[in-house]
Amino acid sequence: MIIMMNCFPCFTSQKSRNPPCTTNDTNENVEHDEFRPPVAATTKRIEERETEQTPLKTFNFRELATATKNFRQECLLGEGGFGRVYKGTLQSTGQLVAVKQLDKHGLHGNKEFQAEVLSLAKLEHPNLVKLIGYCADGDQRLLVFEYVSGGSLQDHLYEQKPGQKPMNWITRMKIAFGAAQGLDYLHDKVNPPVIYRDLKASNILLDAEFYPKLCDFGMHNLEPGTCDSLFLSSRVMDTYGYSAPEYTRGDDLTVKSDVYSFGVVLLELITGRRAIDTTKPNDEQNLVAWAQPIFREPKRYPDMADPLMRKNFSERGLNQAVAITSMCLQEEPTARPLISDVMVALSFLSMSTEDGIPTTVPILSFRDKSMSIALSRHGSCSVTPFCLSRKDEDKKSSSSSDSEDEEEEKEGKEEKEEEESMRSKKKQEQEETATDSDDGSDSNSVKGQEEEHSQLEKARESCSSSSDSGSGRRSIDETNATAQSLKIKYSYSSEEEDNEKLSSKSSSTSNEESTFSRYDSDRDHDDSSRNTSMRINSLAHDDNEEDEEENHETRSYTDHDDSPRNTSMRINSLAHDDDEEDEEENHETRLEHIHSSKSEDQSVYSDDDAGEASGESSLHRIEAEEEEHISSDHD
Ligand SMILES: Nc1ncnc2c1ncn2[C@@H]1O[C@H](COP(=O)(O)OP(=O)(O)OP(=O)(O)O)[C@@H](O)[C@H]1O
Repeated sequence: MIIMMNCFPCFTSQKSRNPPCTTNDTNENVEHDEFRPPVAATTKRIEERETEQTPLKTFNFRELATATKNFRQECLLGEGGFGRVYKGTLQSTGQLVAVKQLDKHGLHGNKEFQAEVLSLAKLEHPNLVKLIGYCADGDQRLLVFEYVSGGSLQDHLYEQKPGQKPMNWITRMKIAFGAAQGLDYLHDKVNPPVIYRDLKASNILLDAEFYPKLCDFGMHNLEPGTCDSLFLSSRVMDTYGYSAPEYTRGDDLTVKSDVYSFGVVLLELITGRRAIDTTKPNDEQNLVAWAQPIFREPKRYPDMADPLMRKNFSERGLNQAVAITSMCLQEEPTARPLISDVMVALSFLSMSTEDGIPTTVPILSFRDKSMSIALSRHGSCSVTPFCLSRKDEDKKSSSSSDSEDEEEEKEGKEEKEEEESMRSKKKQEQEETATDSDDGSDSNSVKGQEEEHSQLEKARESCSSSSDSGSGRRSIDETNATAQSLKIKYSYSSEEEDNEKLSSKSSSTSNEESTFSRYDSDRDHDDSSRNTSMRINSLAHDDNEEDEEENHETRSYTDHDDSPRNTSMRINSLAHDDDEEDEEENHETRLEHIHSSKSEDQSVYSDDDAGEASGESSLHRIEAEEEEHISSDHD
């Protein structure tokens, strides 16, 4: 390896001859010069945000030795694929830091190291562990990060200290949401996107309030050369269980490979099982392999949940979380959702519910159709009335008392009872709605719906803005606040009423900039200029065969060319009885409609189990209606 010590004198030794880049030996603990990279080494790989950026500090080796008590064993936090990590205290400021001493084998030249460090330093987000500075002193390469006090997600899930409470459902969803925000920043907010490559439970650090921060992102380029087989084998071992299938196939990794790894983490959060657990029976050792068959049987979802949660979660929330997980774990990268959509979905699932805020996800909030379709099958876009309120489960779980736990359990039961009573009420109302459709409230509905959509937009913006760099830490609760406000809009007396509104809104939608047109995903899907609108109709369904036939009416559509067109999509949520035959018919209908969609992603969801929803009281049908768009109409 070429060591370019002389190119950048400031890295050559402790006694540097380049004053602007060095620390002062006589006052080494005080002076931390701003990192001023030589022009040649400056990379433009990451979107420039110079003004917002906190200056990167340079440290000399002695400073870091002092901070870590000479790298004493008691300060050792652990050892990973890149080297050892020590806890330290900067003498100058008293700040706690984590000092990562990079392994010397496969050492990078100063120039490369400097460029990579600079790139890393530009990645700033509340959900990413912040790089404070670095040291390149002689052959020493160290990175100095903010210290995250709460340990890793892996510790909390599997290595609980005695007396430590297991994490509750909402905490888990909040962690997932925060991690998704960090990943969304890397994928969507920096240019070019950064592929994490190493997302796993041990790389999600938690602070004292369970706020998640991703570490080891963007480190790929600091890895020793590929000739280092020892290094590679240990890295591969560590990430085994999280790697996307394309990695095993030898294909290029993409942002969707990260989405797969995220799916594994989500599955760990839901199940409390390790990605790889060699202590389990053979068929349960690989978490994803164990979960795949269960994904096709929604009735078994509750059995997947971590027993430590003692069933204290909303079943619908669980179903949706599992649905999201299963999407992330699709074999084909293109079939996996965008992390931005996963983030939006999790923003809802991670919400506190003290104000009767529903835990379901309005399906209209996604950029990508596939997410909407998958979630629509698990109760999305439904309405949770105010009376379904549930106390905020996030009581900083580790410190919650036993009595709080009992209370939670009681609340869980109460919630289930309430849900039951709402279901019967809902059925009753469906019947009424069926006989009393078209009540003439369209204009109000449209207006209300427009408001909902503008609020959905706000929720998305809220998620995004907290994803922007430079912003101070924005708490998950704060982010949720916007989403919560919009959820109030969903607090109608019944699910159906809301769906009616959605229906009337969609029929009036023609604006390409509308929320609906977000389904014309700008990245993974065809970009034909079309309008997509989605109508969600909840139709009562009784035993009457005729009605049933009408509801089940299937319209087959063939894919058209990419010419401009209007696509309107209706998702009918049909209450159904216990008749199995009818159920199958419903499913077939729905699947046909999904097949009729042009989107690649949509077809992905068409091939799995038709019987998934069999245990549910309603199922969703999608009818795609396409009309040739006559451009002159718009003139
Ligand atoms: N900024 C930090 N604050 C607190 N602890 C940290 C920080 N960074 C790393 N650690 C801890 O140091 C230990 C080693 O971390 P490191 O990231 O090097 O390895 P790893 O995540 O276990 O494995 P890998 O390198 O394969 O990702 C872990 O226990 C981790 O939790």
